[in-house]
Amino acid sequence: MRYKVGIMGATGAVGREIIEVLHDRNFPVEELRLFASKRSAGKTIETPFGAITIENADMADYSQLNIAFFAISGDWSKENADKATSAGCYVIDNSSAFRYDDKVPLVVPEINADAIGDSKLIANPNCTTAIAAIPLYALHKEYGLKKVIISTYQATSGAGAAGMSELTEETKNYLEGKEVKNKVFTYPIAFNTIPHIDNFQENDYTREEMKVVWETRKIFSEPDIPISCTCVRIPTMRVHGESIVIETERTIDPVDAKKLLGQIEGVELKDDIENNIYPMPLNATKKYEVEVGRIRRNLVFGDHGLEFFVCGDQILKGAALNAVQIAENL
Ligand SMILES: NC(=O)C1=CN([C@@H]2O[C@H](COP(=O)(O)OP(=O)(O)OC[C@H]3O[C@@H](n4cnc5c(N)ncnc54)[C@H](OP(=O)(O)O)[C@@H]3O)[C@@H](O)[C@H]2O)C=CC1
Ligand SMILES: N[C@@H](CC(=O)OP(=O)(O)O)C(=O)O
Repeated sequence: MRYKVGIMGATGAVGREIIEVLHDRNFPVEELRLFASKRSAGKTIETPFGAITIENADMADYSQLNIAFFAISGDWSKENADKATSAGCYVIDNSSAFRYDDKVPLVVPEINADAIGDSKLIANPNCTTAIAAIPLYALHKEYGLKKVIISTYQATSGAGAAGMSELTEETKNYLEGKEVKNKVFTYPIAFNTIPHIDNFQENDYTREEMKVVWETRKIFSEPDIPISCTCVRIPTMRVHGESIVIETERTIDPVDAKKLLGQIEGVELKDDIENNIYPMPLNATKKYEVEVGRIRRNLVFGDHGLEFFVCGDQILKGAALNAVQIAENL
């Protein structure tokens, strides 16, 4: 069987990548239709499936599609999901609009593919969450997670195509001694780091940080697991880095943990400090696997603690790849 597939937001950072991943993984596409804002409607773009003319997403007829990937915004998803599912179309939503809805499965296929059930609407997790979840779940099953503390180093493409353009422009202007003006980020991001992603919440964490807490608990079906996260934007193009510290229920040996992490689906072990091998954004760019390295005993939690660093291409495992994997499971 082959499927009629639509990508809503096909000109954006995530949408463009979904096209590539569908092709790369030989997803059984009968027809691919691309949608974006009315600004882009009528333009033709080259894709591995041939030249395709962009259509206005607001005018989509979902009865002509079997699967729609939503990659526009939370508000747009809220306005359009019902229209799509009631026309019989499966929706895989990249936004945060439905992630915390008990009736909507939030899925990382390596962990909880069975949560999909017969739902027509499936939520794709936040990128920072999905990347950390892959190694964390394997460690949780083996050692039991008691506490999790994460600090992130997030790429500008997390804010979409406009985030990458802002980094390029600001870097150029800064080096040419011109005025640096920021629009996408709260402050200039070139030659800077900004500990602020998404809105501040009542508890003084940001929403991006709380997404990691809420979503990890839902994906793991562990509603009480203590998790704390600090999210920081850095001037890279792609790939989110995350420093992760865990305290475990059972004793954990770093050598065993390394062996375990080296065997799980979706991880590439990059852990050879004698040869300066560790995860880095430049190496993890465009890679499906999450790189994991710097695995060591944590000095605070001793033989019940582990510390490691991960780098994952957040446009892939944090969005496009995970979404296509969900479609494969459907
Ligand atoms: N970037 C990332 O790392 C991740 C993003 N996400 C989520 O994925 C979604 C897309 O993000 P991203 O690709 O980064 O965003 P981009 O800004 O790069 O792309 C947005 C896309 O939406 C289209 N669009 C914008 N406004 C409208 C509108 N009013 N009607 C129809 N189409 C519209 C744009 O079309 P046009 O070109 O015509 O303006 C473009 O195709 C968001 O919900 C985001 O939160 C999730 C995980 C990771
Ligand atoms: N917020 C992420 C990207 C993103 O779009 O996440 P979400 O889908 O949870 O809004 C970042 O800026 O790096």
